[in-house]
Amino acid sequence: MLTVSRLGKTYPGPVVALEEIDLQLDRGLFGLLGPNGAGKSTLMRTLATLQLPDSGSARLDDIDLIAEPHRARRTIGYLPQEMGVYPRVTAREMLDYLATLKGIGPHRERRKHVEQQLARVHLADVADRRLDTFSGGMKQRFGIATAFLGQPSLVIVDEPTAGLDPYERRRFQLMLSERARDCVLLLSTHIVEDIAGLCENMALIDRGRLLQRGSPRELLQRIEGCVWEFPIAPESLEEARRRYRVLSFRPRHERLSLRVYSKQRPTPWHGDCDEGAVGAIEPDLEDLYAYHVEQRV
Ligand SMILES: Nc1ncnc2c1ncn2[C@@H]1O[C@H](COP(=O)(O)OP(=O)(O)OP(=O)(O)O)[C@@H](O)[C@H]1O
Repeated sequence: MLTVSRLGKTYPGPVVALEEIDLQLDRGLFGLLGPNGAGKSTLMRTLATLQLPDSGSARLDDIDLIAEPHRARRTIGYLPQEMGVYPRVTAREMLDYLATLKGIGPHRERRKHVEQQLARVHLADVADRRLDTFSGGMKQRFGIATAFLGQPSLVIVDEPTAGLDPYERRRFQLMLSERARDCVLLLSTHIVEDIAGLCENMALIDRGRLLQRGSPRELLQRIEGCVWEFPIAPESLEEARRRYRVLSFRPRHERLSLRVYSKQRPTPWHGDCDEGAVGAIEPDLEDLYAYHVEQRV
C-alpha cells in the first residue's frame, strides 16, 4: 500500500508544483491524468525518491520514502519520461548490469531473472542488439523490463506512451495491465486513451492539485446527463464559448461538431441548427478531462 499525505513542492519562481497531495493506493494500475506542467513528473520523481518534497509524507508499506530512500529503492521500479542517451551496450548486458546494481543475485539467479524479464517484454530475440539501435517502442519495452527488475512493490511509469505508434501503445498497455496484479503501478500521462479501459482507478491533476479521483466509471457518472453535442457554423464558436462550457469541437462537413457541458438541454441560438440536432451523449474521459482541466491558451 502506498500512502501519500499532504505532499507539497514549490520550485523557485515560485511555481507550486504539488499542493497537499493525498493518495492511498493499493495493488493495481492507477492512472494520473493531467496536462503539461500539472505536477505529474514532480510527484513521480518524489515517489521514486529522486527528489525531496517541501512538506508531507509518503510511505510504501512500512518504508518511509522520504527518510529511507536507499531502502525504498530496492522495492521501487521507475520508468522516467526521458531515458536520456541509450548506451552502446546490448539490452542483455545493460539489464544484467542494472540487476547487479539492484542487488539481485547470485549470478545464476540474476541471469535467469534477466532472461525472464527480456522474454516478458518480447525482447529475447533482440537482446544482443545494442540499445542505441532500438526503435522507440523497443526502448520503452526495455524500460518496462528495467522498471520491473527484482519484483518491485511500487512501479512508477511517467508518460510512457508519448511517441509510440498505436500498435506499440496497445502492446505497452497490455504489458502494464498484466504486471499490475502484483504491485502498485502508478502511471502518469496526459493521454486520455492511456487511462480509458486500462486503469481501475485514476486521478485528475492540474496545477499541482488533485481535482478528482475514483474509478473512471465513477468520475464519468458525475457528469452524466450534462454533455451535449450539436453542430454549429465555425464562426459561431466564440458565441458558443460565451454561452456554454465548451468541452471540445471537431470539424465535420464544413461545420463544427460541438460538445458542451450544460445541466439543461442547450437551446441553439443560431438559425442554422434546430433543437432536434441537440443530442445528449454519454460522456467519455475526454469530456471529463476537458470539464475539469482548465484550457490554457
Ligand atoms: N526544476 C524546476 N524548477 C522550476 N520549475 C520547475 C522545475 N521542474 C518543474 N517545474 C515546474 O513545475 C510545474 C510542474 O512540472 P512537472 O514537470 O512536474 O509537470 P508535468 O505534469 O510532469 O508536466 P509534463 O507533462 O509537461 O512533463 C511546471 O510548471 C514546471 O514548469
